[in-house]
Amino acid sequence: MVKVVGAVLEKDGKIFCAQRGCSKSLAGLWEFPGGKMEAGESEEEALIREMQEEFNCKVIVKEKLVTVIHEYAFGTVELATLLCGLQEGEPQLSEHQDMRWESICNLDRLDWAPADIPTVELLMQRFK
Ligand SMILES: Nc1nc2c([nH]c(=O)n2[C@H]2C[C@H](O)[C@@H](COP(=O)(O)OP(=O)(O)OP(=O)(O)O)O2)c(=O)[nH]1
Repeated sequence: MVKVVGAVLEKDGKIFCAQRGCSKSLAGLWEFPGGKMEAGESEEEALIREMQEEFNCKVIVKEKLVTVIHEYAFGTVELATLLCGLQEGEPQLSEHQDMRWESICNLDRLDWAPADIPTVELLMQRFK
């Protein structure tokens, strides 16, 4: 099982969404940006590192949302999502195909990676 963290980055009622690149697994699907945890890292540390590496911005973690275990054809992913805010900089596109800030009420318009659906539903319930 691979442990992954995803950032639910919120600003002014909108959530930052990232579209996976075409050469990746789950290509073209939308996700909460982040990535695989490294040995010895906390979820918070992994998320701060991934956001710096992939989007060149600094986030602060506010609270843990959910952990979801999803079995894909290629393996099982344990995705932990963490609510965060921007501390420094604005996210810049590098590895992803696209990115956008989406209103919480419209989050379900995007084609999400299956493991992300419970977090999308939780957000839409909580902030409606
Ligand atoms: N970062 C991230 N990964 C997610 C999410 N939902 C989801 O199923 N995943 C999956 C996709 C990958 O199989 C795995 C880890 O993603 P990653 O972002 O480190 O992927 P990577 O670039 O190393 O991916 P890959 O080349 O191995 O496909 O978790 C999500 O919201 N954020």
